[in-house]
Amino acid sequence: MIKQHALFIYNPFSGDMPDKDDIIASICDHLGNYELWKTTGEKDGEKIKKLVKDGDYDLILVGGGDGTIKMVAEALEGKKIKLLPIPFGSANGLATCLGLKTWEDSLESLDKGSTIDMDLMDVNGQVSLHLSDFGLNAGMIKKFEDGDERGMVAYFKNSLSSLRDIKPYPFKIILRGKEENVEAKMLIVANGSKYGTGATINPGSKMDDGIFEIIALNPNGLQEWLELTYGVMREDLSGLDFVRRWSADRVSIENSAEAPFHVDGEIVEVKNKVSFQLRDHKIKMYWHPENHGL
Ligand SMILES: Nc1ncnc2c1ncn2[C@@H]1O[C@H](COP(=O)(O)OP(=O)(O)OP(=O)(O)O)[C@@H](O)[C@H]1O
Repeated sequence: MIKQHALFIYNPFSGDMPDKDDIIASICDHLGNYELWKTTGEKDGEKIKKLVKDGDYDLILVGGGDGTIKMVAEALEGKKIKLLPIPFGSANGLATCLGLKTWEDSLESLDKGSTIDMDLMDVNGQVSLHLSDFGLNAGMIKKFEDGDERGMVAYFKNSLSSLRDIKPYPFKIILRGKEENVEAKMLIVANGSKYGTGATINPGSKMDDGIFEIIALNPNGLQEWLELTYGVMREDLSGLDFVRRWSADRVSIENSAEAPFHVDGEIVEVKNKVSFQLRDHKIKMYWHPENHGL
């Protein structure tokens, strides 16, 4: 039984778990002193800020996907409250990076008390929890393979049938006062190591080291696409000359060709220039080190 004063926030609409109510009851059995609150879909960010301000919580459990966790993370700025993600979403990008693949992993992590002071990325003033990307998105490839066209922009429908034909986008990367012009089919800015699908695009990254990574991928032809796929599977992209990687705590990226842009797996309106930096506030986040999440 956990003694900390806990607030358990969950999103009744995230993901599609059939037995969510039973799982919530099992999690509540684990907590001693807690309040349960479900999101409403209306001004939840403001409501959560008020709950956090008025309550005297040591711990917030969040049952939802990245969208729900993001709202809570924003409400915790300047506070020392610990956050435990419970992967109730459909993709669960952040939870995957933290090694929290199931709600049981989350409870194990809570019992063990394993936390990190996680860096929080700021993308043009919005929070990004684990990664943003320009261009071809791994989640979209997966949806395409699954025959699910939800969320795909029109041009993907025409071009994805042949991955090899996709043209690179030009990007200008402004890093430590220097400009670098790069051509890439995918450009990823990541604090986390993987997509919610489990694909490791930023092997070896740490979420609490005060830096994030910028990764440009420009594979050409079937051979290089296969090499990339193999590298992602064995979590090692070293030695691939169509992969470039930089580390930074701030960067600006000019996206003059308006490559599609996603933050934590959600499509975001394309901006010609996007600024990334780490926020001053870190979040005390539970994780599961044995699952090699970071
Ligand atoms: N009670 C509610 N009714 C309708 N929509 C809700 C409600 N509560 C939250 N939402 C909506 O849920 C969305 C956030 O979902 P979230 O990202 O957590 O889950 P998901 O999309 O299933 O997961 P993932 O990001 O892992 O794919 C927001 O758009 C929010 O407005």
